[in-house]
Amino acid sequence: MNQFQYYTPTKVIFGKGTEEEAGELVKEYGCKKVLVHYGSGSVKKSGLLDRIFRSLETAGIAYISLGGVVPNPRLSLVYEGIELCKKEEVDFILAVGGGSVIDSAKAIGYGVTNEGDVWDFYEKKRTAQACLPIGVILTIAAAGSEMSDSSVITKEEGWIKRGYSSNYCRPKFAVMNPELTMTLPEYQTMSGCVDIMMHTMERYLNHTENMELTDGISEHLIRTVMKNAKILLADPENYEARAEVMWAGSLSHNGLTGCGTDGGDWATHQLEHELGGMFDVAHGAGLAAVWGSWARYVVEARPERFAQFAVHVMGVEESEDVMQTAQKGIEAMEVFFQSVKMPITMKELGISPSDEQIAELAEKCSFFGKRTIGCVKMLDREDMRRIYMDAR
Ligand SMILES: NC(=O)c1ccc[n+]([C@@H]2O[C@H](COP(=O)([O-])OP(=O)(O)OC[C@H]3O[C@@H](n4cnc5c(N)ncnc54)[C@H](O)[C@@H]3O)[C@@H](O)[C@H]2O)c1
Repeated sequence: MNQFQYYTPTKVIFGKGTEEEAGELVKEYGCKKVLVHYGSGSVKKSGLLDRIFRSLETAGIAYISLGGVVPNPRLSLVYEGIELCKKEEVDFILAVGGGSVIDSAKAIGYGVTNEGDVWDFYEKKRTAQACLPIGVILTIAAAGSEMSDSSVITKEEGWIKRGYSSNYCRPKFAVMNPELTMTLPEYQTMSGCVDIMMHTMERYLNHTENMELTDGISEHLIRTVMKNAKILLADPENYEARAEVMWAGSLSHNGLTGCGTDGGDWATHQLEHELGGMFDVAHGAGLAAVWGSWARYVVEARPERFAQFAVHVMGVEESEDVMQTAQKGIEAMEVFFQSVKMPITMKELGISPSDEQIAELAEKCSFFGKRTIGCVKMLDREDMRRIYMDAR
């Protein structure tokens, strides 16, 4: 097991009706004015936004609001939010939504508290020194941004999607009522399940030996999400299944399943970010579409680990042929993705990039040849192009 730091400062308020506590929770931070940040329609339609406003009013909290966050949240709205917060002297952001809203709130929080262009952080030109405090009312179990240190933003100019991580942006609190996720379309629920699984799979597929406890937590988390994704496919209003998936979403990306690892691989996420930036696809579905191609490309670099995954997670029978076991595990995961109506190719994802677009995806993903990605096997621009080609 490697050395590690485990820092998870987010207070979790979990269960039915917990969103009613929003006002009192925000009050604990002694703020003067709150920005309520949200997306496009579902929180208005469901009446959730009005309930949050009422809760803030009852607690005597002044607030303004900014909606309009779209999936793959845009930099232009982040700039608008920064200006608004500065003008209105906002000192707390309450994000009501999923990963896109929370990430947009985090970027606004950076922009208000740091000088210069906030995009510099996402381009890795500078590091942030602060962020406004952020609270979350979660409406979709997926990204895990409600407890994570990261945010992912898309710059419209060039359609570049980039992530930035720092502990400053970890939310102060996350309110999680599984009932709020029952209005999600099936595709978003399943896409969320894939993202949750992938956050742990990215950490699990690594080069570290001897991680009995972290491996056990990870394997059980992935199996739990697989089991409950299938329940939700048949019974989307199953509260217990919604609750298991929601809690898994937070634990999968708050650092727990990475304790003692070498940091994990993350190549699938980097490959998907370019798909999200260029084609605006749902993040989890995009991950499912490229994961198998990535896994087949790198499996030779770490067959024992893939074989452990196959046996402990996918229920593949152990055999003396480690490579064969490893490959059976990859196939079994693709079969699972299809069983929950997730794509395993870009075609199934609904996009058909040309050869030139594939080359552009690899260019962008490699930061125009300046970076490699992955740890199971380090990948350069040509490797990325080949994986994209295979996934097409
Ligand atoms: N910051 C992180 O740690 C992190 C980790 C992984 C992914 N991400 C990023 O997060 C974004 C994806 O976030 P997400 O998967 O949470 O989804 P999302 O926030 O993009 O929401 C997906 C869709 O579901 C809708 N929606 C949300 N809640 C709903 C509800 N209760 N009922 C009906 N519709 C609802 C949204 O309006 C949206 O159209 C991507 O940009 C991804 O790259 C961030």
